[in-house]
Amino acid sequence: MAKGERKRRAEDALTGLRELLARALGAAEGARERAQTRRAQLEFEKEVRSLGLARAEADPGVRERLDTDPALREVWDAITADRDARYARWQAEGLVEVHRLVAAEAPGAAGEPWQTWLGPAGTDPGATTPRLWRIGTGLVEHSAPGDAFPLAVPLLGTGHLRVATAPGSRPAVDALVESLVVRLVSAFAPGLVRLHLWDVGHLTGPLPALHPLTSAGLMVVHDPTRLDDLLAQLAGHIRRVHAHSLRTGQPVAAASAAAGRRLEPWRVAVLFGNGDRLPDEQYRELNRIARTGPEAGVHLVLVDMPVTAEGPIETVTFTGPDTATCSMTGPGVVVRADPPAPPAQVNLAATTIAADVLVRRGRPREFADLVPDTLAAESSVHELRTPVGFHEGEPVEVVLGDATPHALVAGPSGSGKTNFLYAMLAGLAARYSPAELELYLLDFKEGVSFAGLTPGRKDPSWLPQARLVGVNVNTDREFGLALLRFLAQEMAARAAAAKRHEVTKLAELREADPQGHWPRIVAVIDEFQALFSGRDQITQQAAALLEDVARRGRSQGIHLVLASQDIAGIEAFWGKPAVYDQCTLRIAMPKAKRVLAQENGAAIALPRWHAVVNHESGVAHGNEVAHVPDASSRGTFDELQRTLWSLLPSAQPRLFDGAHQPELATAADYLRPRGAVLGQIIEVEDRSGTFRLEPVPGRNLAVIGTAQADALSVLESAALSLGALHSPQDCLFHLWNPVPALTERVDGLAARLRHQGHEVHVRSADDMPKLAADIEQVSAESAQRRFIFFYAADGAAHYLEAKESPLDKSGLDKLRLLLKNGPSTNAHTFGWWRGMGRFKETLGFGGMDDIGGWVALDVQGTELNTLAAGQVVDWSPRPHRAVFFDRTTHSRPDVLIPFDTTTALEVP
Ligand SMILES: Nc1ncnc2c1ncn2[C@@H]1O[C@H](COP(=O)(O)OP(=O)(O)OP(=O)(O)O)[C@@H](O)[C@H]1O
Repeated sequence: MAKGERKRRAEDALTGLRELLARALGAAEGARERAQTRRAQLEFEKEVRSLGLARAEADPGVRERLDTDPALREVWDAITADRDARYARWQAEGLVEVHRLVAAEAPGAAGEPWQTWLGPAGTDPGATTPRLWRIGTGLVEHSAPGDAFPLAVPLLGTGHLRVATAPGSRPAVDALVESLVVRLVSAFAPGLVRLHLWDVGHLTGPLPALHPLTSAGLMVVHDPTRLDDLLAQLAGHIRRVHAHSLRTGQPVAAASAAAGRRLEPWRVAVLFGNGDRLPDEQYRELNRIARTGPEAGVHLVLVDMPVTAEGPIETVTFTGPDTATCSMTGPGVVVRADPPAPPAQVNLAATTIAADVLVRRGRPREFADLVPDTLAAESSVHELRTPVGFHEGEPVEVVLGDATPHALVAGPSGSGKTNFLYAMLAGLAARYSPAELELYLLDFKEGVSFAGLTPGRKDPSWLPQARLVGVNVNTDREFGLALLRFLAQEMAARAAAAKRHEVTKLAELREADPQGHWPRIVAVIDEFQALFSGRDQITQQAAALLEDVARRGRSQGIHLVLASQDIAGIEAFWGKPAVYDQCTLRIAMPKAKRVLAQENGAAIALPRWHAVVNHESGVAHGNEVAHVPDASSRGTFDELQRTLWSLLPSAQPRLFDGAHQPELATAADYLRPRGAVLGQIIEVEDRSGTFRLEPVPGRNLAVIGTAQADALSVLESAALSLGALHSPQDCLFHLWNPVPALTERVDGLAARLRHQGHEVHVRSADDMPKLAADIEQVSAESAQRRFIFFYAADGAAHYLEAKESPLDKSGLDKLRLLLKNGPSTNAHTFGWWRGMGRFKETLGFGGMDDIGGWVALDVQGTELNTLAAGQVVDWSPRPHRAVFFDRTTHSRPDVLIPFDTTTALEVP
């Protein structure tokens, strides 16, 4: 091939290749251009969609690009066509549907313009709670202002509303919140919606037109610095509503509207923040309330208050002074708050509603409102429950039961503590019959505050549930101890019964033993700190017993109500927190210290005649403030008592009055004596110290001390009861008295015994020289019971020590023999010695064994240790009190109150 030919071919091939390459390149170029156009279109579409059609249209840059770029115009046309199609559908169907929906779900005050409802108080909606609440209007972009639709949000029974402000939007926000709140309070019968208002920045509080609601307690404006208290109050309310619904099985507040009857008002808290997150603890509490509130009828309207709670919260976010978006509608809808109703009209409506509430509530709540329509009709199987006061006309209850077995009541003197106890006792007694409730009441104050619960001279009635009333026991701490011992025994008896029936709790025991008598027991101890006022055995024992009852009483239905002026001062409790811990019900009267948790200052600001009732061991969220009605004036408690007394058959309660000497003539153990009655024992039961006389060695009794009246009382009580126990044929009495001043009393006793037919030999001061012979003769008598009463025996020492001749036995020797051998031959001596030394001298070495029992009057405990088998006798003498120790029966001495024997000595 010629060289030229080869060159040409090569060039052709090259050209061909170039053409091919050029074609490939051209194709690639076209594809790239198309891709670029597409990309530009997509970006444009995205830009338009994010700007919104309306803004894009108004944007000069967008318009210029549309004019110069047909590809973008194409996109624009498609978007607007799509919008128009959708909008036509919205216009044709959506708008109508929204109007219909809001009209149906937000009826009346919930959705209509204020002109149609603002002013008169609402009515009870019965079974319907509006599901939506109008807050303003929404307007879809591009639509004519006339196409604005009503915007309503769910709230009551569902969730909360959150509002975020923008600069300059506060007036619109306030209008939105105020309109919503006015709708809420106007939609229901007055009182069914309670408002709480808190504003971080305002002292006077926002929403001024609504302030008349505060007068009726429908709205509470909270201190800006006390958000804690408000949150605790809401949290406490939520707990209580939940607890109530758990207990009763009834739906909680919100849902109960559907049942046609509301148990609890709705609570709406409107909180204005400043956009900052709350401190951690408050933030957590707020979120908890947001989570758990709706079920309990608690709802939040939060302005600039960040929360994270997942849950049904709708949000309105202001974007300008009067425009906003809403989580209900999305970003393409412009939301505007409704213009507010004129403040004067709102104010008038709030005044009307508040006045209506006051009219509905009627007169202020008083004592009669604590009393139920049907008396004594409740069962105490599961708990005791009664209102004790009122908050905004609603009852505030106390509960003694499994969760709150015991109560601690505190308040300084005059703060109404005793009145509170009366209110509580009235409420309980009016609800629970004596078969369901027994009351043991003890007052360590000076005075007779519970005495009216027992029959008196003017009023023969008593409180049917009262079993025991102790008054003036301030010096008889043993009585408090006796009550605690009694409760411990009762607890043991119940525990044993429960074991027999193989159950553990009172409620189960009552079910297993329906015929049994298992009432709940409430022991009220006013000024209980008096029990611990000494550093002695009583304090130790009382603290231990109280702790035991506090721990185990719960399951046995035994409840303590401990009241005190100052709980802080009870030293005996330091290191014994169980008693405090078990007293989960705390009642604080105004200015009470320490009874609530340390950081809970609710008692400080409490007005007069109010109490903080707290079932949560005093923690702030448990606070319920109650006005306690006057329960101590005439015509309140006393009247209820008379009504209950005539209605409910019951045994008369025992009255123990420490200031009053008990009568021998009416003492139970004197009326049916089993031995020599010596004095009343400080005990829950009406029991006397009784010295049993068997024919065995040692059955003699010594009375020791100078307290003459008391010594005479003991001897007379013993003689009279023995005279009543034994027939005249069966016994004879010897009364020996060396002291002329006592003659009249001795003769009086002799006369009384003789009147009963008894043979009585009296030896007076003049007869003393012959006493030794008498002693011998009494020792020699046999067969018959002989009771020897030797008055002021130390006064006869002179005669007893005398001997006719050194070889003779002295009277003292004879007396010792009588003491030694007499009892086994039925000769029992009751001797009174006016001093411990004289007593010991009389007995001589080893004679102590012949004295089986003793009653000590004004003798110090330390002197008595040798008489009490060496054990320490914890006894400080006090007027008209004695200690009695019987070696054969006692492990520790009993405190005795010598009887008043006047009536028993009377010869008819
Ligand atoms: N809720 C009340 N409404 C009207 N008067 C009341 C109320 N509570 C108490 N009072 C009256 O106040 C006075 C003192 O009350 P109360 O005796 O209950 O106080 P206290 O705290 O027990 O005081 P103290 O310990 O000194 O006895 C009584 O005269 C009582 O009638």
